[in-house]
Amino acid sequence: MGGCRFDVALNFPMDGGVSEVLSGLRVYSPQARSSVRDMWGVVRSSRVFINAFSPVDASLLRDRGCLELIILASTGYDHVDVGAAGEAGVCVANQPEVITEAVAEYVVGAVLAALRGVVAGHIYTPRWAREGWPSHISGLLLRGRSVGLLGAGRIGQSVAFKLAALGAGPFYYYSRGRKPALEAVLGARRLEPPELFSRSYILVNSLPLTSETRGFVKAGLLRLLPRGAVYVNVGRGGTEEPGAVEAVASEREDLYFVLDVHPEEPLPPDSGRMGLHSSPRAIITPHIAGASRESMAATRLLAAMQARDYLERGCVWNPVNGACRECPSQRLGLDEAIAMARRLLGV
Ligand SMILES: NC(=O)C1=CN([C@@H]2O[C@H](COP(=O)(O)OP(=O)(O)OC[C@H]3O[C@@H](n4cnc5c(N)ncnc54)[C@H](O)[C@@H]3O)[C@@H](O)[C@H]2O)C=CC1
Ligand SMILES: O=CC(=O)O
Repeated sequence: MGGCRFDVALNFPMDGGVSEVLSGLRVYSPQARSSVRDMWGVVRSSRVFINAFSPVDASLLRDRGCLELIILASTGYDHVDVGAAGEAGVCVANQPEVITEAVAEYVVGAVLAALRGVVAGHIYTPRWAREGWPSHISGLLLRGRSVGLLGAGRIGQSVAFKLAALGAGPFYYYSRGRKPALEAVLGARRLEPPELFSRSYILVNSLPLTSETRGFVKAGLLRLLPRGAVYVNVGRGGTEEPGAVEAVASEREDLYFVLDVHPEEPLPPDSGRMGLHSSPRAIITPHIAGASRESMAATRLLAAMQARDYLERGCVWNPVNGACRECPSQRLGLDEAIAMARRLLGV
């Protein structure tokens, strides 16, 4: 495409690994992370755009210029109007592999921390010499605890297999379609949401945010959770009805909440959710589940490799709309990508 100024534009500064992968191409990269809207003039002058977390709406996509492919440095794509992109002939691709592993590890760690009183124990330690410790803070075992997956895609399934290896189960799930691997290997059963919530001692929400899932988790569903249950949300805060978690947390002191994603991000200091932050029955984190240092570095590298592959072969690894051809084979395996990221980070 002779009329395009750049082969690839990024909205974040390049590190050494990314610039090596893109060497020889005409690349635009800003000094600091930029919003897509602010740099649309550059984006529409490029064939491929690698986007770290900035919203892309239909009004921008109507003026696509040279743009053929948006590669997201993320798994979720609720910040991009993928339908409008498809109508404009722009392919959108995401980066699920390494991020899935990071989210699943976070869930396992947070569930164990919740069940086994790691956070409550940490908070209680200054009172130990004076008061000893109350028996409830040493927690309950994971082994033999039922697990429910609300959304059973890559993340839900990876969480299930990791928790199964630690002895948790039985497993239940709710998703759009049946999940043969979960059913065959873990004997998981697909349940409708009310039954899923009432049977699951550990309930993991990894739903993507769409027009169908917005506000899906209502207070009435959360109230069905069994006594002492742990509710985890690593999907998107918008999949919960606004205020539902806060309302049920104030009614049910037996429940534990692990919340990595929130109705508004970053969470304003005066948000109702901040009230849960100091509770020994909640773990609140700033949307970090997928953001291990390796997964962030590997994701940027893989995005750059995918950009190069698209320019050379005309196909895409993880398309999320129908505007492009999927490659028959893909570059790096999960372990190779993690190893590359560790070399780059020196960790
Ligand atoms: N907290 C974090 O750091 C991260 C959060 N995420 C979030 O996790 C989400 C899920 O990621 P993956 O598991 O890779 O996605 P996926 O596409 O592999 O799986 C999504 C699952 O949700 C189900 N689903 C979607 N819409 C549904 C509906 N209306 N009713 C019932 N089930 C429905 C699908 O059937 C599927 O089982 C992402 O979209 C993103 O929002 C992803 C990565 C990191
Ligand atoms: O939330 C993070 C993502 O990759 O999606």
